[in-house]
Amino acid sequence: MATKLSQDELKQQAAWKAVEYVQSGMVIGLGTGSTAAFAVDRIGQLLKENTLRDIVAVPTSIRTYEQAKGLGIPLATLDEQPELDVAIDGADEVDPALNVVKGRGGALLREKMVELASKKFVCIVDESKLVSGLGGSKDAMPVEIVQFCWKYNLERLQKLPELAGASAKLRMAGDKPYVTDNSNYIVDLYFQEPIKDAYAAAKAISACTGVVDHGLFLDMVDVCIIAGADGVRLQDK
Ligand SMILES: O=C[C@H](O)[C@H](O)[C@H](O)COP(=O)(O)O
Repeated sequence: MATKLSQDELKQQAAWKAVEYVQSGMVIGLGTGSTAAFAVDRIGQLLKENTLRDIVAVPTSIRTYEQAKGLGIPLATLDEQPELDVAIDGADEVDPALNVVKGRGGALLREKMVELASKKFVCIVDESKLVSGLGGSKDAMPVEIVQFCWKYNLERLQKLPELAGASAKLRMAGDKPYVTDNSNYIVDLYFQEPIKDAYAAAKAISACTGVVDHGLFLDMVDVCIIAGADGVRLQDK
């Protein structure tokens, strides 16, 4: 009888499969989160073994920067390496068209910048992240906002007709607001039903001055690697 893999084992399987897209000499984007961390570890290991050489990596958060630095992965910023070959990152929700929600770990802004700068964005998830429509997990869809008058922005987001009655909460870290790597706050949006039109929602959110960016990553994923009970499968555009 086959042993049931843990969620961490599934994340690791997806991550290791994604690292097969990385070749010596590439400039790569390193995502943030528990799934991406397995990919970062794997890249560190392959560099150490000399199976991979001459990699330069752009991390998407301070956390990933520290992990990669600890593994001896050569690092750069987007200023230094504005064109990446491949970026590998996890997601919080993935819909059938490979549109995704990201940012529950707070790294959405740098992730979006790095992934948009990459020729290929490989998304890695275990099958618990699959939804029929974005917002459908009933968990947070994050929006990064400036600290200035955050309540005003939270209330405006909550009233957007494109978000159809989403409830909005300021993300907290203990008794203080959570602060991103970019010194901003995060408003988490919660939906009763999947978002009807994610493109309209993304446009409406971005149009609010004071919003820095949101966790809807639309038309960005090139390949999604999904690890589940039946093995690892690839879905591409
Ligand atoms: O800000 C965090 C990122 O968008 C993560 O990629 C996302 O939250 C998925 O994280 P995990 O792999 O830990 O579920």
